Amino acid sequence: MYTQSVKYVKDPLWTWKNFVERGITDAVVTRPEIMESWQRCRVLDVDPYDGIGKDRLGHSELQQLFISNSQLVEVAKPFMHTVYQSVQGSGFMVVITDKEGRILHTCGDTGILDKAASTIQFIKGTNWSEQAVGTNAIGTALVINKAIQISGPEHFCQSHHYWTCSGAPIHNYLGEIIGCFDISGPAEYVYLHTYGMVVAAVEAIENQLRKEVIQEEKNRAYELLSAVTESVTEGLLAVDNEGRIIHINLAAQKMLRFSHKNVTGEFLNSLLGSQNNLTDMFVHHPWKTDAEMVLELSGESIQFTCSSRPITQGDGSISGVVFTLLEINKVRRLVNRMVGATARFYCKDIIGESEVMKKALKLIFVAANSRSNVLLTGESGTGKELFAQAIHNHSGRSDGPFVAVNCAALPRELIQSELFGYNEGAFTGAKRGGNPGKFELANEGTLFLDEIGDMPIELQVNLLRVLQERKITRVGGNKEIPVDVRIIAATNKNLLKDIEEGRFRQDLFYRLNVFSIHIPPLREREEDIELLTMYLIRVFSESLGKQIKGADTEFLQAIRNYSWPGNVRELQNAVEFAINIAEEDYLTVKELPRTVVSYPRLIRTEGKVISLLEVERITVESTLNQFNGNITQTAKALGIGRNTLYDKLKKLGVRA
Ligand SMILES: Nc1ncnc2c1ncn2[C@@H]1O[C@H](COP(=O)(O)OP(=O)(O)OP(=O)(O)O)[C@@H](O)[C@H]1O
Repeated sequence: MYTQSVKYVKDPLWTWKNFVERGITDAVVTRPEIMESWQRCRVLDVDPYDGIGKDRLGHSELQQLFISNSQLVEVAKPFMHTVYQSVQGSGFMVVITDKEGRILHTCGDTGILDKAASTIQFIKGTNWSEQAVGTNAIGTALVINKAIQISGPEHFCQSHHYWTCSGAPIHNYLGEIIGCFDISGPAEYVYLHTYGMVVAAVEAIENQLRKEVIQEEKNRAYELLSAVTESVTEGLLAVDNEGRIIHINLAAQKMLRFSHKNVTGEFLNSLLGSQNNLTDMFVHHPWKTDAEMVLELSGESIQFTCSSRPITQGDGSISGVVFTLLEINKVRRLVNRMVGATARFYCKDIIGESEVMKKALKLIFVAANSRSNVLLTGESGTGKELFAQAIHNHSGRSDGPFVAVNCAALPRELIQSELFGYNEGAFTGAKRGGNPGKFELANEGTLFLDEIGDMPIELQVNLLRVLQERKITRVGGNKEIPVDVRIIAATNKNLLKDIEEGRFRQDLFYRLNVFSIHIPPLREREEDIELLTMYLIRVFSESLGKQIKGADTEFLQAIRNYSWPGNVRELQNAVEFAINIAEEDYLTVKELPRTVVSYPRLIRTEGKVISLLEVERITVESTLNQFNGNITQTAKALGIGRNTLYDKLKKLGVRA
């Protein structure tokens, strides 16, 4: 009985038969994993006398399968071949499947591959899950998520009893099953070491997949870093503790004149020479903000501002430094933009279709294409600054700054330092580090000297010298700084008369008056008045949020009759005023400032007596209007003091 029972216990085929035919389980002979799998197969209604792979993919589905598992196949293939080499000739084959158990790739001795194909259809594209072909190392390993060896009658299907196979699931870096690695061969050659080989191969494949993910992440991080560092205009440069470049963006590469080389990995010192402020800064001061420095690069001396930050590791140690570099010229350009040192207007923005205006507008392009200084003449408010901006914008200097200086508005004692700058300690109250003047700020651009006629005669000689020598010396300094500036000067005065009367230097006049454009007053171009009015109605309606559609005939008649001493600026003020108080869709004469309506009436009332007081009121009102209510300028224009003007305003009942 005992011997019999041992025989019974040791015969796996008998156990299999007992199970598939009578449903008897034998927990002593059969390993629990196998028994559980058999039970699953029964539930799944797998035919134990079949086991032929019938669930096979067609050609196009097979292609799709390869595409979606291409990374796994690419990574696994070399390992499959290595494993195969060590079992070559012993009748074994190596297989990988996808996560469902579908065969992706096989390699092995031709005889065994043929046998597998012809007997059980164990070929690419066939489903080798438990559900399809019963208990087997591939399908079962995928269900239990563990490596397993299954031999002979442990297979649920009889047609597999010839085989022994060892399978192990392959996981991605997230621990999810993505496939299975398997070694299969004749059951008579069952070796435990094939199981070990499968486990080792899967470990190697999973490692390689992890490395690839890390590499992909690194690549993505690098691409992101590059996109970020290339999107800024500053130069960015990172160096390690030894001074080796670890990252550099294109802007830094250009600034440091490394443009054509791949300098990553090179020592900063050997590229820039050991005596350079960058390395010095890196060694001694890892934290700096906007430090000014000069680098001698390929025979050029380049000025930068440089900020630096240490690269700190997770443990707090410093592994290098990141530098942010900005060329000073660019900094200046940015500052100019911030302080409004840019020109907004182009020729198309200047309204005017009168013949005189058309002629003047044409000259803008002639002036823009020449390098000569330009003198703009015309009454106040005729658009001289507009012309100056348009000349700059149409010239080859349009990328450079446009710096405007109103010579009449600068206190006499400040003109020198405003124009030429000053050094630290030049005078009490001088800024630390000194200050660049308008000439330096306008470098490579245009300097617009408005109201040049108001430049004090004793300073005119300094200006003349700069125009001749193209170099400035800061107040309190002795170094000459070269400046490349195009001058456009403007005046509403008769400079020839000023020369005669000794208020303006003739030599300076000839320096400035190389090319001159006269902008005619509004009263000499009546056609433009209406055009400008309609344009201004549109502009102000929009900016003041009104729906004004135009002006009635009486309104237009009144503006045509007025003499516009303040030219376009005065017209602009009048239209803005009218739009502000308008309540209807069309402007009427009621909305025009009183001076515009009454002044021409005064001229036309020949013979009719007007009181002196009325004349005075009209004159004061129109002058105030011309200077935008500015008391100082109005008083100056009327030739009276500010206090006298205040008295008059009170007496005449005029509000400033
Ligand atoms: N033809 C024009 N088209 C549109 N706007 C104009 C025109 N002429 C002048 N302006 C506008 O009129 C105002 C005065 O122009 P601008 O300051 O250029 O005159 P200006 O001659 O330089 O005056 P000033 O001599 O008082 O400095 C500005 O707001 C300008 O935009």
